[in-house]
This record gives sequence, C-alpha cells and structure tokens, in this order.
Amino acid sequence: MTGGPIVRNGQLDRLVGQLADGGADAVVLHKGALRHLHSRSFRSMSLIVHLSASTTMAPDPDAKVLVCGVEEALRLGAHAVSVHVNLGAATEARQVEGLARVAEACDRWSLPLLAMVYPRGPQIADCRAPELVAHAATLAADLGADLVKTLLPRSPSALAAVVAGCPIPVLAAGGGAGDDVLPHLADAMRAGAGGVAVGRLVFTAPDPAAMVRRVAAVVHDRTPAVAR
Ligand SMILES: O=C[C@H](O)COP(=O)(O)O
Repeated sequence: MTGGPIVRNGQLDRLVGQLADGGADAVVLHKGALRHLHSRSFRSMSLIVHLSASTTMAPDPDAKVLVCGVEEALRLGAHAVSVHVNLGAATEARQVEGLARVAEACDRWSLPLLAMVYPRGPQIADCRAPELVAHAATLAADLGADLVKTLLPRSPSALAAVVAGCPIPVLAAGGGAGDDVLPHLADAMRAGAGGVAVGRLVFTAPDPAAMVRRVAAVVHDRTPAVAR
C-alpha cells in the first residue's frame, strides 16, 4: 500500500503460497488483496488483515488512517488484525485514538491485535533510539494490543532491554531489504523477541521462497548460521 506494487508480475497468490510453504506463521494483507487469493494458503498460515494505510505520495506519509474495521476483517476471515501508529507524526493523536478504538473492538470479538508502533515524524531523529522504541512498545501494550511490531535498536543489549521491558511479545521489524537485516533479526530472537515481521526483505528478494525459509529458520530454529 505504502510504496506501490511490490509483487512481481502481479502474482500475489503465488507469493502468498510461497510464504505458506516456506514456514511463515502469518501474512499481513489489506482487505482488497484477499479477493485475489486462494484460501489454500491459509490452511497452515494465519491471515492478519491490516487496518491502516498511507502512501508515499501524501503530503504527510506518516499520517496513517484506518481503512478497514474489525467486523469487516472478521467477515473476510481474519485470524487477527493489525494497526499502524506513528508516534511523533503530526496526526499522532488521531492514530493513537484509532488504535484504542480497534483494541476495544478486538476485545469485544476476542480477536488478536498486532500494533505496529514506530517513533516516526518530523521531530524524530532516530527511529531506533532505545528510549523511543521502549515508549512505542509500552504504548501498544497500554492500549490493549496483544503483540507489538517495531523497529528495534541495532545494539543487542539495547534491544534486549526493550523486549524485557515490554509486557507483550515484541516482533522485530525488518525495516527494509539490506544485508544487515537477517543478523539483526537473529540478534532480536536471541534477546527474547516474540518473532519478526518482515515485508520487503522477502517480497523484493530475488528468490522470495528462499528468503522466507531463511527468515522462518531464524525464528523457529533460532539458527544464527542461517542468518549470517
Ligand atoms: O508494515 C506495515 C506498515 O503499515 C507499512 O507502513 P510503512 O510502509 O509506512 O512502514
């Protein structure tokens, strides 16, 4: 949604099948994408419907808005939903309010909620600064999320402190497709992260099927050798 088409040849169904076969626990998708997918991929992999959106073309790309509701996601077969909040954005207040409203609806329906909370906005110099990341993770827990995804600090000791200080599982965001992503994710798993949540790392890889297997190995087998 953010940056435009990310799947080669429009083959989303093929890619989602590769994710399921490669050991992904869940995939995060927007509601409309589901119309183009076969349900077989979701026999072994959970579906998280993403409720937030913005694009890089907007005057403020950090201004995430809610584009789908909890009941709509449930009708589409969601096993969970996710909401993105940028702390430090000009519209932070509205985004925080939206997360709280979704958390209440998830509680009503007993639907798991993944909050993607990032320090990101005009005043944020370093979106991986340990104190800011700890604040983001805690905010997700305080508003009732079951899991939080955020960009963790690079330093293993700093990221371990964030994970240890958060009462809900913390998922390490990939944050892109650079060479250093897999070692960072392995560091996060060693430090006690609940898992990882990556997009472009897999979707833009020359061989997405191979990359998802490498990421799954980092999470499920905790194999640093695979990550390096
Ligand atoms: O990962 C899911 C996010 O909502 C995508 O947002 P982003 O591309 O602005 O990081």
